[in-house]
Formats: sequence, C-alpha cells, structure tokens
Amino acid sequence: MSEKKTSRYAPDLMAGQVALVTGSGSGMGRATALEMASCGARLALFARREEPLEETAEMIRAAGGEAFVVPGDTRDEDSIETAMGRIKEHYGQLDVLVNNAGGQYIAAARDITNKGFEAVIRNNLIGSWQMTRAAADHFMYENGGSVVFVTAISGRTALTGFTHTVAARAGVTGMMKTLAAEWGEYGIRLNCVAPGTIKTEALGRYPIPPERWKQLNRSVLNRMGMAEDIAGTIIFLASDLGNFITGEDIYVDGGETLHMGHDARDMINPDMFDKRERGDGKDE
Ligand SMILES: CCCCCCCCCCC/C=C/C(=O)SCCNC(=O)CCNC(=O)[C@H](O)C(C)(C)COP(=O)(O)OP(=O)(O)OC[C@H]1O[C@@H](n2cnc3c(N)ncnc32)[C@H](O)[C@@H]1OP(=O)(O)O
Ligand SMILES: NC(=O)C1=CN([C@@H]2O[C@H](COP(=O)(O)OP(=O)(O)OC[C@H]3O[C@@H](n4cnc5c(N)ncnc54)[C@H](OP(=O)(O)O)[C@@H]3O)[C@@H](O)[C@H]2O)C=CC1
Repeated sequence: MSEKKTSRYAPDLMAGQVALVTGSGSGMGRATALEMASCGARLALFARREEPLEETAEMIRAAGGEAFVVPGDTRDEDSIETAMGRIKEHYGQLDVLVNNAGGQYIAAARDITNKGFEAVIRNNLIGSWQMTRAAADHFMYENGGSVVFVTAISGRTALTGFTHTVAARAGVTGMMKTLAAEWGEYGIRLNCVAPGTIKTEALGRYPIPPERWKQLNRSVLNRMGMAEDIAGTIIFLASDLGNFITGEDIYVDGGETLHMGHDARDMINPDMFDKRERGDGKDE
C-alpha cells in the first residue's frame, strides 16, 4: 500500500482478508470498500452496473489497494455463482461479505401491488439471503467469516411509505439473528447495521424538493448521516474489532429513532431547527 491511503482504523486491521461488498459502485457500499481497502483488505466489488464499480476499483488502486470488479445481480443465482467462482480464482478466499445492495420505491401501502411488494422483497431480503448462502457454501462453512447486512430503520419504528422495504429489512434482521445462532459453530459471525437518513446520491432520487429534507432530517445530532458513518460501523463489526459480536443489530441513525412524541423545544425557540442539512447529496 502507498502512503496515499488514509484510514481511521489501523492500516493493517484487515490485512490478509478478502471482502466482498455489494452495491459498492456508490454511496455507503463505495465508502465501505474504500475504507476496508485502506485497512489492508483486498476487495471484490459487486453490483449490476460495471462502470461505477470500475470507478471504485480505480479509487482503491490509486490509493495503493487491491480490488477487482464482479458485476452481478443479487437476485440472480447464476451471477452470484459466477462471482463466487471468480473470487475463488482471483483471491482463493473470502472472509467478509457486506450485503449493502438494495433499494425500493416509495408508495402508500394502499398503492403497493403484490408484484411491487414482491419486487422489493426480492431486492432487499432474498438477494441478501442468496449472497449469504453462496458465501457460506463456497467459503465460510470451511473457514469461518463475517457477514454484515445493511438494513434500514425498521423494527424500532414505523416508516410510512415504505411498508415493503420495512418488511424486507425486518426480515433480514430476523434471518441474521437466526443464522448467527446456527452458524456460530462454523466461526461465522453475522450482524446488521441499520442506517438512518444518510446523505448519499440515492436520497436525491426521492420525489421531494431539497428544502423538505431539512424538515425530514430527524437526527438529534444536527446533521445528516454520512456514508462514512456507516462504513466505520460496518468495518468495526466485520473486522477483528468485532470478534466477539454476533447477532447484533446496530442503529447508526444519529438518534433518529429516539421517537420524540413531540419536541417541546419548538415552543421555546423555533430557530434552533435552522441548522438542519438537506439530504439529497447536494450542497445548500
Ligand atoms: C419522501 C421520502 C421521505 C423519506 C424520509 C426519510 C426516509 C429515509 C430512509 C429511506 C430508507 C431507504 C433509502 C434508500 O433505499 S436509498 C435508495 C433509493 N432507491 C433507488 O435508488 C431505487 C431502487 N428501486 C429499484 O431498484 C426498483 O424499483 C426495485 C428493485 C425495487 C424494483 O425493480 P424490479 O426491476 O424488480 O421491478 P419492476 O421494475 O419490474 O417492477 C415490478 C413492480 O414493482 C412496482 N414498482 C416498481 N417500481 C415502482 C415505482 N417506482 N413506483 C411504483 N411501483 C413500482 C410495480 O408494481 C411493478 O409492477 P408493474 O411493472 O407491473 O407495474
Ligand atoms: N441513504 C439512506 O438514507 C439509506 C439507505 N439504506 C440502504 O442502504 C444501502 C445503501 O444505500 P445508498 O448507498 O444510499 O444507496 P445507493 O443507491 O447509492 O447504493 C445501492 C447500490 O446497490 C446496488 N444494487 C441495488 N440493487 C442491486 C441488485 N439487485 N444487485 C446488485 N446490486 C444492486 C446499486 O448499484 P447498481 O444499480 O449498479 O446495481 C447501488 O450501487 C441500500 O440497501 C439502501 O436501500 C437504508 C437506509 C437509509
């Protein structure tokens, strides 16, 4: 690794380890891949679009790390098998899987069709299961490993307009806990990171005007979450720092799920809400 690489963790924290990060062409997946590389991990980058993945790989290589691209769809078993085969060929091992790929559309529950519900379950629950099962089959039953799932605020709170994805993410959490109980004997640790509202380009795809994000940002820390906030937690869980942690579900949401029934400070000084940031990935 060259001197260009910077990390908040020790530069050899993940030395000798191979990590597969899904959805690593953008947002939190990219931030995680970059920081894992700066900790000495060798990366396999997985998503549907090759070009953004190549950009991430280039960024890693430019910083002196090692990465290669395996395009695929978490919903497609064949592409997952191909990816696992290529990782075996290229690195001969897989120690860490980050199931970060996902997405959904916003809709009122009464407007979600069965087909639409199923599409979101496939993208966010079944896709993660398929990746995890394949990683265990090909690598982790034999050598152990660590799996981190990126979910979303679910379980602790309702999120109207997102019934399908809340169901999927809560499903991932239940699956993770059960697998953690079953697979401890193979040395496989599994955990979830549940982001709150994180400032990535993805939020800009929602049909709301930028100024509305200030009001929607419910973090009590007076800022939006950043992709790096999530990356740091994923690495903590995936690496040896989290060696005795399995079956955990960590919310990284700036206190968004603290559930203030009503914020009475608004009656004392309404100006204190002015500092909230917009969340569509762009500047004010
Ligand atoms: C106002 C916002 C307030 C937010 C408050 C803060 C909350 C923050 C927390 C949010 C948590 C999550 C954040 C993020 O995930 S960021 C990511 C942003 N999302 C995206 O980037 C888009 C992701 N979506 C997709 O990739 C696809 O839509 C999906 C994979 C989910 C489905 O694709 P697929 O190809 O499998 O399915 P089809 O296109 O064939 O469609 C099948 C049926 O699904 C329904 N559908 C699909 N898209 C939509 C849509 N945009 N609107 C309505 N319905 C949709 C539909 O029934 C389809 O069937 P038909 O084609 O027969 O109609
Ligand atoms: N931003 C936020 O506030 C929150 C986000 N989340 C979740 O966190 C994760 C990362 O979010 P964020 O970085 O913001 O979003 P992005 O949209 O930037 O990243 C998601 C990535 O997943 C990939 N992807 C999506 N579906 C598939 C699939 N079926 N197979 C393979 N790759 C896929 C996409 O790449 P490609 O299109 O090339 O396949 C994309 O790069 C997502 O699961 C998201 O739903 C959860 C809570 C809040």
